[in-house]
Amino acid sequence: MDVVEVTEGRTSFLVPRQDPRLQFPPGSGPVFYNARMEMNRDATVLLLSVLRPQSYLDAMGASGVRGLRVAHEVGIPVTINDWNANAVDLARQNVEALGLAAEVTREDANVLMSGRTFDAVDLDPFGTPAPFVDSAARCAGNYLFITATDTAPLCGAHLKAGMRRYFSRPRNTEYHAEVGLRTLLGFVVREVIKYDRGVEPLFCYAHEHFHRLHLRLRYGAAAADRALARMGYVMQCGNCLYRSEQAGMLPEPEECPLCGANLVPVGPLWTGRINDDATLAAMQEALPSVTAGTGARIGRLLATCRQELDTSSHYDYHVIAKRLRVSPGGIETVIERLRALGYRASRAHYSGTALKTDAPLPVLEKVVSGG
Ligand SMILES: C[S@@+](CC[C@H](N)C(=O)[O-])C[C@H]1O[C@@H](n2cnc3c(N)ncnc32)[C@H](O)[C@@H]1O
Repeated sequence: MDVVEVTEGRTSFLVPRQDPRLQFPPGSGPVFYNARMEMNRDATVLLLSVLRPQSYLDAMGASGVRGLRVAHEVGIPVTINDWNANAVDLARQNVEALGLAAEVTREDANVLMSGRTFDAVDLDPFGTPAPFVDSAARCAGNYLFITATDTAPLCGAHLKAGMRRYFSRPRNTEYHAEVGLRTLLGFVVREVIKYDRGVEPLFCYAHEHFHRLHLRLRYGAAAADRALARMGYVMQCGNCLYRSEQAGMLPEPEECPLCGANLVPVGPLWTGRINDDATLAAMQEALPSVTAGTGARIGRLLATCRQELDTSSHYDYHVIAKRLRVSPGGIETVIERLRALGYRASRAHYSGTALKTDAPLPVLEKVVSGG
């Protein structure tokens, strides 16, 4: 294998040399490596430096980069697993070169996770994590981290694939990234609570082409019931931008109070908060002492997530402006005007035009059109 040394954070490691002529190099080598996921890994290293679990499983390690970084930069016991022989050879070479005590295993992740337990389990597959969540729910002690890159099924763009994988009906709305994140979270919650365990989101976000969950798991039926109570639906008007939230297992038919059209249930999905503010504050405090190539971006993401309202959907205020045929002002102006009217309003991390508010849609429309 033709390899090249790469450095992320404080860790140097070998990855296959990638062909720069190929449009999407990560999968083109004998072992997967995607430099664009550095921010995803930086954020997890930062979070783990705050949480310090007793053990960490990188269940789909490829070059081992995630587990290598956790072992080297956080200093906790790490197991790196992959079922690909080339990946395991490379991960072992990397562990040795760094002088780490990390364990490297070659197993089907589902088999490994069915036979052993780890305090923190990290799933980072190609595309959907759905086939691995049940065994991860049984394997993880206190923490479960999951990346999903199948954003089209999760967001409703590939509806049938989304329904098959997540047994939920997403919808391709202007807040599709949030639907995707909450659909994934809702699926994971249902996989975990069947074991009488609770789920508390610590740091969950959507970024570019992936969704990332960092969850704390709790033991007991009461904790599971608390998570169950946050499952529900976003009820989206099929005609206008109105939407509301419904709790519960089955959506009740509802009409749009603004235009009378039927509301379409989007879900089931997670309607609760997606972050734990104390965890985000601790990450902000630790950030300057962690070496992260994407530290500035993570700092901005944490700041945005901390001020983001915990409503289950957001508006794209440019979409509202387009429908009203007005030119949109700055988002800060819209937020300030909503607050001056006594409503809560914030940016949302999904995009630069994503806005959350508890103001009724007609009020928001009036504010966006400058009234
Ligand atoms: C997206 S890559 C992992 C990337 C890596 N975590 C990183 O940060 O660079 C997915 C890896 O999962 C491995 N994989 C896929 N299915 C697996 C399974 N059932 N058991 C173990 N490994 C699996 C693949 O061989 C591949 O190396």
